[in-house]
Amino acid sequence: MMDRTRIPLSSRKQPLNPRVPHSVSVTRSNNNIVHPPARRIVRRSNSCSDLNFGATPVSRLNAQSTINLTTINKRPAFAKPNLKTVPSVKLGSKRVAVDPPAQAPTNTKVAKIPPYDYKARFNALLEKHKILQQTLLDKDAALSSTTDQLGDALNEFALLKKKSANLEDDLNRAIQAGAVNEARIRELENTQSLLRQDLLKLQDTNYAQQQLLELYEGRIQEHEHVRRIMHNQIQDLKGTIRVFCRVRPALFSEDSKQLCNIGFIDEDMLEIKKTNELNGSRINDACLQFVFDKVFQPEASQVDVFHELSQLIQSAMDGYHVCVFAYGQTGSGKTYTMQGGDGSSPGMIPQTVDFIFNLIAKYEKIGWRYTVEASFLEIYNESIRDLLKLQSKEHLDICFNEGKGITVRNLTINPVHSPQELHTLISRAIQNRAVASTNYNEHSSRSHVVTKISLTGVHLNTVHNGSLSLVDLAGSESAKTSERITETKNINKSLTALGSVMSALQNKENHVPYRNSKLTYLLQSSLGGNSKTLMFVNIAPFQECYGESVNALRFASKVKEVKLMSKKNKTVIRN
Ligand SMILES: Nc1ncnc2c1ncn2[C@@H]1O[C@H](COP(=O)(O)OP(=O)(O)OP(=O)(O)O)[C@@H](O)[C@H]1O
Repeated sequence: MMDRTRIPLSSRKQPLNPRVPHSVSVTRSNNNIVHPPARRIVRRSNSCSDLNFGATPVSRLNAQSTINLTTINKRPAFAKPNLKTVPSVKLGSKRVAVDPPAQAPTNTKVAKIPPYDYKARFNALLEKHKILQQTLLDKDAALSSTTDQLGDALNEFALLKKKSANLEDDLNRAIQAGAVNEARIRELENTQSLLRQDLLKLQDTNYAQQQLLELYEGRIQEHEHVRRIMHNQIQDLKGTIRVFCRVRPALFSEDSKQLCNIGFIDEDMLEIKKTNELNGSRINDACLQFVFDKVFQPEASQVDVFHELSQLIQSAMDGYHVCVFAYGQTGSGKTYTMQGGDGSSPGMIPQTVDFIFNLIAKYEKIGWRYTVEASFLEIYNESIRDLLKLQSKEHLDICFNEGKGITVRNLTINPVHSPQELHTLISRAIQNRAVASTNYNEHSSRSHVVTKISLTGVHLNTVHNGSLSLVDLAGSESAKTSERITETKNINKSLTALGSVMSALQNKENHVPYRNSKLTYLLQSSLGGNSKTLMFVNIAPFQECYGESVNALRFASKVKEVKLMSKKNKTVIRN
C-alpha cells in the first residue's frame, strides 16, 4: 500500500536553504511505504527525532531504502562508496551512499527479563530508546552535512549551467561567424580561381608579346645597323674632309674698320675682292672665288652652324674618329665658333656635349650602353700641357699604344657621366688656360687647344669606339705680320705640317708625315683613313685682313681636295 506523508517542519530556527530541494519522496519497498515524486520540503532539524520520512523515522531506513530527490540532478562530490554493499539514496539519476542503521550489538548477552518484571522491561526499553535516539542524532548530522554538500553542489551546478549556457551562446555565435567566414572563404576561393585563370591568360599574352618584342628588337637593331651604314655612306659622299667657311660680323667696337668686299654667291661659294686706291680713285684688285662644303654668312647663328656639324657627331657615336678644326687668323672667330661667345651663344663644343648625351639616352632605350671620357690639352711652342692638371711636373709624351692608337702619356682622362660634369670640366680647362698665361688674349691666339671626347658604345657583343677631337688652332697669320717670331714659327710649322698631312693623304702617298709636328702626330688617328674631318675656316670681315683671309681660304681649299675613305672602328667580341 502506498503512503504519502508530508515531512513536518520540526524546526523553523534555520532559514530555508533555497538550493536544497524542497521535497523528498521516500520509497520504502519492504514496508510498502512509497512516496510519490511530488515536491516535498525537507528542512534541517535540530533533533534527529524530528526528521521523519513520512511515517517512517530515518532510523528505520535500511539498505533497501531509496530516497528520490526529484529536483536534484547532480550528485555532490562525495567519496564514491560501493553502492551494492552500503545503503544508498537516489539523487536524480545518481545513487549516493547513506550510513546503515545502527545495529544493536549482537555479541552482548542480555539477561532475559521475565515477563512480569515490567520495571526491568521498561528500563531495557528506555535503554534501547536512548540508543535509537543517539543513532537518529548521528543520522541527522550526517544528513545535514549531506544537505550542505548538496547545496554546494547545486550552486556549483548552477554556476556550471550558466557557464555552459554562455559557452553555448559563444559556440552559436562562433558557428554563425564560422558560417559567414566559410561563405567569404568560398567567395575568395572563387575570386582567386578567376584571378588564376586571368593570370594564365595574361601569361600567355605576355609570352606572345615578349616574342613580338624580341622580334621588334631584332628589327630595330637591324634598322639601326642599316641606318649606320647609310649615314656613313652619306657622310662619305659629302666628303670625309669637309670645309666650312664662316665669316664673322664686325663688332660695334670695330665700326671704324674698313670692311673687305666679300660676296656670298651661293650657300657654298664666296668671292673676296680687295679694294685698292690708285691716284685717289678706288680700283678693284683681283676677285677670288672659293667653293666649300658650306659658307656661313655673318648672320649665321651658332645653332645653324652646329646643325651641319651634328651629322659628324652622330658618326662619332657610330664608332668613327671625327676631328673638327677651327683655322684662321687671330681675331677671326675661331674661339667663338668652338667655345662660344657668352652664355647665350654656346659654340660647337658645349652643343656637342648636350647632343652626345641626348643621343646616349636615345640609344640606351634600344639596348646600347655608352661610356664617355674627356681630356683637355694645349700645345704651345711644341710642348703639351694638361689643362686639367696645370701643377703637374709629369712630362706629357705622345706615344703609340697597340690597340689604343696614339695616346698622351700622363694626360688626365676623366670619365664623364653627365653633360653637367663635362661642362664643368670644359670650364675648368678654359680657366686653367687663362691662369697659366700672363696675357691671356695673346697666349690664346698662340696655342692650339685640343678637347677630346672618347665614346665607347656596347650592345651585346658589339663594341663601337669613336672619338671627337675639337681643335681650336692658333692664329694662322704669317711671320711677317707677327712680332713673336719663335711662336709664329712653331705655329706655322704645325699648320704647315697639317697641310702636308692632308696633302699626303690626298695623294695617297705611302708616307704621311704625321710626326712633323706635335699637332699632327697627336691627331694621327683622327686624320687617318678611318676618320672624318671638318675644318672651319674663319674669316674676319675687314679690309686689313684681306691677305690673311686669302691665305686661310687657299689653305682650306687645299684641304678640301683631300678625299679619305673611312672604315668603322668596330670590334666584335665573340663569347
Ligand atoms: N660669329 C660671331 N658673331 C659675333 N661675334 C663674333 C663672331 N665671331 C667672333 N666674334 C667675336 O669676335 C671677337 C674675336 O673672336 P675670337 O676671339 O673668337 O677670335 P679667335 O680667332 O679665336 O682669336 P684668337 O686666335 O686670338 O683666339 C670676339 O670678341 C668674338 O666674340
